[in-house]
Amino acid sequence: MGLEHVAVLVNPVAGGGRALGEGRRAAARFRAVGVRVELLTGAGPAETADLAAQAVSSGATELVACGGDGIVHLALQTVAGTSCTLGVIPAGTGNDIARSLGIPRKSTDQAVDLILAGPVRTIDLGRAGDRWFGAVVASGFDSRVNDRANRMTWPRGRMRYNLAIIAVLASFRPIQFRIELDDQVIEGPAMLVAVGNGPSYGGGMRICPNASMSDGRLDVTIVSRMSRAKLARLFPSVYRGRHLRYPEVLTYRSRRVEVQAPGVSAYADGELVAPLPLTCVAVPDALRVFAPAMVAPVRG
Ligand SMILES: Nc1ncnc2c1ncn2[C@@H]1O[C@H](COP(=O)(O)OP(=O)(O)OP(=O)(O)O)[C@@H](O)[C@H]1O
Repeated sequence: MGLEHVAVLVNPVAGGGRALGEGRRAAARFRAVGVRVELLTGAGPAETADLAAQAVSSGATELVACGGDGIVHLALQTVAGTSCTLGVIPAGTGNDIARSLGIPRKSTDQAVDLILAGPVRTIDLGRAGDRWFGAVVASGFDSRVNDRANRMTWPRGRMRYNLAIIAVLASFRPIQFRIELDDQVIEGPAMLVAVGNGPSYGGGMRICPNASMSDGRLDVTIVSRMSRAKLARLFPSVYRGRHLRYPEVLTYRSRRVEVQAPGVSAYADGELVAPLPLTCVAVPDALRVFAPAMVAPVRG
């Protein structure tokens, strides 16, 4: 079946402003093959969210998010649990949700062509409190880094995070966590707790490397107490999922995960959701998304 009514939702600030041009390019490509398309972009995230909700309630059958994980996260709040299919044009800094789904990230034309070709997967989403998420909920060291980076106005992009990591690492102390899973409770000092519907965050850091978006469960990675020097050494290994080799790194799988820790905030798909405590739940088959068929399903 062909595309009916496509709404392209653009985050104009994503990718350092690159997303706006990519959104226009995508809309032109849809139009060129006769697809009815509208380009939506708000002055801020709240207006963009309103435009998405209006588009879907007035009949858009495909909502295409153009930008990074932030705009995909925003689009999820509208399309999850509906028959509207999500498309992704990756044009942000991290693009972890697109990465997990095998959506082309180097070329807008290829990302549009995938949508035009039409393979649709139905995948799980996570629910963190009252928000949907596609990739990872992070708390602990990484949420402190996000808090810090958000307070900085300079520099931009990746370098801001690198500086924030160094600043937070300098004084970081393990945090007392309590994590409730389906069948057990884990308590103790830890550096970070990540709850993954998908495997990666932060631009390809595979913190929950075995997470599957179709197993009806969330993967939990706990980096328990270690020295700051060891945490600094562990970081680069996360890109390949090799951190699981450290004895301090523990992994679990659960339908429901409740995370508690004093004075810690949680980020979902890179967006601030709430201070802990937070309950995350896997919601099977919550999203229809244009994505290539999965090559090697991860089961556990
Ligand atoms: N007009 C807007 N529409 C949508 N989102 C916006 C808008 N202005 C600012 N934002 C914010 O932009 C942030 C980043 O969005 P996104 O992830 O799409 O881009 P990015 O370049 O990958 O960003 P980041 O560097 O944070 O990874 C989100 O937190 C979102 O709330």
